[in-house]
Amino acid sequence: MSHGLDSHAVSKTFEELFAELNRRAQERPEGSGTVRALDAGVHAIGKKIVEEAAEVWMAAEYQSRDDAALEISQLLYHTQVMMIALGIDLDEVYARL
Ligand SMILES: N=c1c2ncn([C@@H]3O[C@H](COP(=O)(O)OP(=O)(O)OP(=O)(O)O)[C@@H](O)[C@H]3O)c2ncn1[C@@H]1O[C@H](COP(=O)(O)O)[C@@H](O)[C@H]1O
Repeated sequence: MSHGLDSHAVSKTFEELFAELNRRAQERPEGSGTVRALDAGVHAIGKKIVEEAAEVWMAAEYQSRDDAALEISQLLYHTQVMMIALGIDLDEVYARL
């Protein structure tokens, strides 16, 4: 599955993605990768975060800006999945920024 964007048009914001992922967690639609990730649990989600973080680093050093932007979007996605797994909402994170 590819989540790349050909242009720089905004597809969704951080807040919109978080709301969408929370709906997935509640409604549990068939075929949702988010539901699969949540069912796999914190350990598996943590491994994805580490993997995506490494891919951000590698893309930043050796690939294009566009590749780095894609990897960063995936890191943000998996971080949001971890927030949902832990029941942490946006305000709890924003309060610490
Ligand atoms: N933004 C994302 C997103 N970013 C990353 N990913 C997942 O992260 C994986 C990262 O891919 P890699 O490049 O590491 O590929 P991979 O190692 O082959 O992937 P896996 O084998 O681990 O699945 C992708 O396969 C997706 O499963 C995402 N999955 C979903 N979203 C968005 O989340 C929303 C809900 O998605 P679903 O729950 O699947 O409906 C939708 O709006 C999606 O656009």
